[in-house]
Amino acid sequence: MTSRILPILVFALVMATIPFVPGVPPFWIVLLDNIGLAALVAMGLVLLTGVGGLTSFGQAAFCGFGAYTTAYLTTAYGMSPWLTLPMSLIVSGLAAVLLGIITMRLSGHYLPLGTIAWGISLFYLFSKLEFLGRNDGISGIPPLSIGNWKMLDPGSIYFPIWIAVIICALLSMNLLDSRTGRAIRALRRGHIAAEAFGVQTARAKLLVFIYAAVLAGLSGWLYAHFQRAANPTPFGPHLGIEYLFIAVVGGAGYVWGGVLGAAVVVILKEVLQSYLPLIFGGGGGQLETIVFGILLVTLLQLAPTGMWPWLTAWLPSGDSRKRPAPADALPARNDHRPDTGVLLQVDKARKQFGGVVAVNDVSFNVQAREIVALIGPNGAGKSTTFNLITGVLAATAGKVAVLGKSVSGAPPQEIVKLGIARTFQHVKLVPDMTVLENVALGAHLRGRSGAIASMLRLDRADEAKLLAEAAKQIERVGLGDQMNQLAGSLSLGQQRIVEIARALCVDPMLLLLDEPAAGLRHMEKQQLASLLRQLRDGGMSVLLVEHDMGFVMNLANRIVVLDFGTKIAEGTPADIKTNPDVIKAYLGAVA
Ligand SMILES: Nc1ncnc2c1ncn2[C@@H]1O[C@H](COP(=O)(O)OP(=O)(O)OP(=O)(O)O)[C@@H](O)[C@H]1O
Repeated sequence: MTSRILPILVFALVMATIPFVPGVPPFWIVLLDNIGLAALVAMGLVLLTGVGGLTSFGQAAFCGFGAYTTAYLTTAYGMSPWLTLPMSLIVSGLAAVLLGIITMRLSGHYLPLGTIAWGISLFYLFSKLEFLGRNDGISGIPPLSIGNWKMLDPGSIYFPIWIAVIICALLSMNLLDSRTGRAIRALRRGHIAAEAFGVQTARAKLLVFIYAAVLAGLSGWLYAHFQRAANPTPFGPHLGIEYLFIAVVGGAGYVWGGVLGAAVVVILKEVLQSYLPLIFGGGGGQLETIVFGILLVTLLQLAPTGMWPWLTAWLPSGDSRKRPAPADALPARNDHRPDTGVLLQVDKARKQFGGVVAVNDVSFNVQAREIVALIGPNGAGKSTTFNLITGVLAATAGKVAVLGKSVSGAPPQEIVKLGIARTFQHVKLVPDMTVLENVALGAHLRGRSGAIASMLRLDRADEAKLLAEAAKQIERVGLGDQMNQLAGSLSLGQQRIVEIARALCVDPMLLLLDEPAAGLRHMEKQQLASLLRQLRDGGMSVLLVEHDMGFVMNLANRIVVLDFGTKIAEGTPADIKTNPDVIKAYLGAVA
């Protein structure tokens, strides 16, 4: 039994005992039922919004799909609620596929606005459809039952609700603690870094959207059999906003934050509803909403990342962060790394942004076992050239070829498969993930386990190998002591080195480093240079962009110089130091 499972078992035991404690008011059980139902939806939002960074105000509509599916099938066709459970989940999931394909393409403010739009539309759809009983909805829904035991009262439906909450919490935690989970967590930092390591970001977004919708659908199914009626009101935009509130108040990045948030919000609303009228007499209804809003904003001021991290910070805790289980690292991918010849060929590559020619018909190549530096003043087009090579940007004209094959138009996920890995000028790590987890994202393509296997914890052998590989690369770049620290707590220079370890997890034939030495101290630069030499001697090639001329001149076999997007020189460090065009454009006093 791991330390991860023990608190959950204790929690499950406490929850199982509550209904049997003498003197517990039935009203408390109703509250706990409502908390459990809200927690299921909030947990989905934790993954979708808190972890994946995709804000949705429309989750209540998915509860509606779950509730109406079972309401209709049980009342119109007399189906057993247990048979309608998979149907409710499938209908919610299918609705998520349709809505997700449209909405998950949106970014920035447009995504939450999109979710509000369909949240409102579906609410009106539920209230207009004849077969769903329009505004009156559907009543007479049968209770859940096992044999002769009909779960008619709040005390009996309590058990399926909380069993569902605990199972879903476990599945969600398992999912986050996996290869797929890392991909979802990487989404929050934008799609570029995730795609550079082979993550199909559109698929990952859709997956987490469907997962959140299915949890909401499950909540809706339970709700329908709890209330024994379904009408549009609880599935409208108002509740959609409240679910998001619950996730944020509880701690949107934490699975148990969803449960805590549900408890806080449901209890707070209840207390205000009961006591405000006693204090202020009539008119309590509106006052309650105002006080509720003020209290929630105050809570968020006290605990801006939500109550769960705030609460757990007070608890004594061991270091629960992940350490690699002993396992063999992944086998090398040497098959794709030739010993001689041209690895990368950039042929008259051109990139225009409107009137700006960022890269102007630039040609150069990188051979096997070679370190090539791309230098030039700010704005010379170096990062844009990297983006053309790695598929982040499509060239306006010209060609990029890897091992003689054109890769023009190929997305980043395909380029990395060819053994080209990169770091970024502006570091793209997930700050609240450990160094180990960040680096393990680099091995994404070398793992196999999917979401279902991860949820069921069938991915452990695969996962242990990925983590062992990540640990090996972290040791290799000299950050072994920082392995279990959060990436965001490292200096910027160290974060750049973490990015190199992440790229090494690809086991690349060509490493593209964008300003790897920026922010490093003298000693650290020397260590980096010696690591890069070792990598080259071990058969890897490196293409790097760097402003530190001392570093470049001592390290590179060959240097390509860009100025205003145009290649003005190419040669050995000795050639470049004395090239008059380069001196004029860039090096000046440094040479
Ligand atoms: N997405 C974009 N839209 C418009 N212009 C862009 C875009 N990206 C880059 N540019 C322009 O292209 C030119 C080259 O930029 P790039 O970032 O490639 O230069 P760089 O050599 O990497 O510079 P630095 O060393 O400052 O990072 C600059 O003039 C920049 O403003």
